[in-house]
Amino acid sequence: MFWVLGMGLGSFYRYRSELAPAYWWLGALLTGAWLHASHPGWWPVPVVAAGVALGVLAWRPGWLMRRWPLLARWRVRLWAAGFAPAVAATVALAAVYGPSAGDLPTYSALAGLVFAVPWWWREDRRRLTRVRLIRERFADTAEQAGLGGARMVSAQIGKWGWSGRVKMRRGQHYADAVSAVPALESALGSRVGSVRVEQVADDAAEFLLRLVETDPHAAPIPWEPRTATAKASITDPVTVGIFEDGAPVTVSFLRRHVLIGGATDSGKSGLLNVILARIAECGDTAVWGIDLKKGMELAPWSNVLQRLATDNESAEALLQAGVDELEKRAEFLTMRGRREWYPKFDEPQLFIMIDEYAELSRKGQKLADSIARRGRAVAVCLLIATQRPTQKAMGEGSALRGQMNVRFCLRVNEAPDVDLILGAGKLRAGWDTTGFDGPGKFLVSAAGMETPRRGRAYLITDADVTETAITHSRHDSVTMRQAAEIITGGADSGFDGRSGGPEAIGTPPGVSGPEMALWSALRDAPPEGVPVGSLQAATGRGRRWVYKRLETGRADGTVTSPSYGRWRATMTRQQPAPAELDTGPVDQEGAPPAEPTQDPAGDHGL
Ligand SMILES: Nc1ncnc2c1ncn2[C@@H]1O[C@H](COP(=O)(O)OP(=O)(O)OP(=O)(O)O)[C@@H](O)[C@H]1O
Repeated sequence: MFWVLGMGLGSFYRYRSELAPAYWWLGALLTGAWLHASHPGWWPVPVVAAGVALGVLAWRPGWLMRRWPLLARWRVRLWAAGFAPAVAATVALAAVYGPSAGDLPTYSALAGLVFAVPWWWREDRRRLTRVRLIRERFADTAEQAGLGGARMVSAQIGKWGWSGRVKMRRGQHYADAVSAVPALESALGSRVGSVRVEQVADDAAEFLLRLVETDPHAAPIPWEPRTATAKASITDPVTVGIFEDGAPVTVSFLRRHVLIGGATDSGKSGLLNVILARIAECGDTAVWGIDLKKGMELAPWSNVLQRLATDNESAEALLQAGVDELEKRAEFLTMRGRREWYPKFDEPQLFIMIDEYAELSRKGQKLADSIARRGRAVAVCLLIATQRPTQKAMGEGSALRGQMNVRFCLRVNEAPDVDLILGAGKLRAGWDTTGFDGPGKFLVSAAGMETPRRGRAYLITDADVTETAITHSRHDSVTMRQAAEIITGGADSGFDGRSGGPEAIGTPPGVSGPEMALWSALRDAPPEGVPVGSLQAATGRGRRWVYKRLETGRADGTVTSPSYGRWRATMTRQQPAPAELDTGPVDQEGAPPAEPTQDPAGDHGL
């Protein structure tokens, strides 16, 4: 008896979604009955509630769309706009006349049926029912695939397919599931290449089975700009594409060096542009570019780039400025007793972007190597794209690859190139991009991304780039005129942008912010000090702002006033070590480098 009752209640709960129309109908009549018995005068409450529901549906606030994404479809909204008044009318009429008055039960049941049909027939319900059946019959599927005893403990549908968590019999291992993938595809009756298995948790006898029904990578994925209202910061991860299961490829670039590698036409420049667009959306970043194709590639970004180098001579100057910047920041952090740079709007993270790294001169590569070793903690980061990062291409003696924290590997022509780009042993561990079809597809290795999941970058068109660059243009960028002159070799082609100092008065000075400009001016001051007016000019800030910091500095002993109205730092300028003297682990020609075991910047006591 109790068993039958339990089964009945269990089914009511289990099939709650299918039975939902009956529950609404009963719920509306019962609520009406309760109102009729105790508060018949409250009948306007459901009417007002329906009005509010219609208003919210018309307004479509963000939280609603996130909670019920299906409401993005007009058909679903239309259904909801009919359903809410129908329920409200049933409750209100039952409250006034009683739930069994006249034909109310019949008409309300008919209305319930009308709204139940689209509910039962909606697409995700059909998919859900199908996946539920798959889950229930999974024991047979597992048996056919040679994984006898395995059961699917949960399953859910996603945009592109479904996934289920599988527990195997003790004695079976995740590796058995990996080798059973073709058999699983056959047992599930799915297409070749549609089944993925991923390790979940530490339990070796568990895995996530993912079936991709609609390949999200089948067609290029259009660029999705950030909404104008959403504030972006480099301290948050950004989305550069979509994994093949439809999940976003979300990567943190905070204090990270980035390497993009792949064969020609694999989509390196496309991915570089997507990352650049995401970085441009972040207000707390500054971007310098090196484009040795005479500036043609980066010209559309001239509104965003603060510096642009188009030949090896200006590239060396730019990279030297990068080294100077990181040394200034390191000294500043040391003075403040801090170890890491936290990017802010006027103290941004600096990205130095280098397309076709192999084209850089030997001196330029040495400077880039120095930035790779020491720039991370002070948020001076490299963003490099190259075809084959062999030791020769990266520069003899370079340890640059080993310092790259985020690595994207697009299609490569030869399998060993995977290890060159992603690091030693990756190919053996299943990271293989040789068979990738279509540009923009990649594997990404970064913190928290330890399994090979195929991603595809958004396709950003020239029009998208122009729009992003205009929307997020920086007031101290290379101007269009200068960009044009660079490309045509005009009069100002020696222009190398701004790096702070008096010429930047009225704009945020350089890429380190007014705090550091103040510190530089105080540190470079003569023994008799400098007047406050000069400090205002160097920082672009007002008298009060400068005085406040001078007083704080005097209190903590870092600033002194040698004579009335004049100021200087108590610390003397440190002589930066020439970048060329940097030494570090050297990897073998063509062989993947050892991964860094600690923060490279830590060596410099920042
Ligand atoms: N994410 C993407 N989705 C679809 N198509 C893409 C994507 N990225 C790039 N493409 C297309 O692929 C082609 C090659 O792209 P791209 O120039 O970025 O490759 P590359 O690896 O930089 O080539 P090269 O080494 O010759 O400079 C272009 O036609 C581009 O439109």
